[in-house]
Amino acid sequence: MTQLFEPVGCKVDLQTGAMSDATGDYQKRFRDLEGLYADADAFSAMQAEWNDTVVYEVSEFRPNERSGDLIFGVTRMLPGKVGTEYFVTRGHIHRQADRPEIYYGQKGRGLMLMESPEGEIRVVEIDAQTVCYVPPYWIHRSVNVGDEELVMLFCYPADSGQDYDCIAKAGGMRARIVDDGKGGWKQVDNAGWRMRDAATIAALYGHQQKEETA
Ligand SMILES: O=P(O)(O)OC[C@H]1O[C@](O)(CO)[C@@H](O)[C@@H]1O
Ligand SMILES: [Fe+2]
Repeated sequence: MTQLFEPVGCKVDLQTGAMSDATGDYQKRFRDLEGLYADADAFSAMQAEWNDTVVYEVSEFRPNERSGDLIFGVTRMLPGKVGTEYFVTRGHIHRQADRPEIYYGQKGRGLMLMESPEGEIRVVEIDAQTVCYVPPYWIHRSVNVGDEELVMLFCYPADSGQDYDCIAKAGGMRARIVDDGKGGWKQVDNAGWRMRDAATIAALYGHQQKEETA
């Protein structure tokens, strides 16, 4: 017998980034983000003041993790920079890499930094009321390039999962987003980035092949 879930209407509080009726939330503090930024000295210098500060926070509604259902929620991220590099989320590819995601800007100025398995970079600017589509197979990371909090709604298939190793093994994402010195941002190369080998790329695309032939 089919079990019906109860519909729900969640209110987003733009000031706090909280969402009513959330089933869970998590915080990432400055100390959790070590190693993400190019300038390790700048990171260390900020630690005394910033260590316990929540840099970003996620409030989500996760009915279950079944194929066909959706997880949605709100991410709230502080403005700031480590050296010249704007604050970022850890970033990930979906464990089921063929699963997409939608982000909807609510407040602030941000962007979605995306990288294909082969290392192509795309950037989509996300201001309030911009919807960003992250297609299947793209690694994605949010960046706050504004001077106020960035609040974005997100929604993705409930069985997507998150794989963080994909970025770590490549030495980060291929591009970094830094202050351009004119109040804006620019994209620069990450000198530590290593191209994925063919087997790793095939494995990222392979999940779907397995499903299709199953
Ligand atoms: O999971 P990360 O890379 O730390 O970033 C958090 C963001 O990504 C999500 O996991 C959604 O994919 C959200 O929770 C949030 O928008
Ligand atoms: Fe995601």
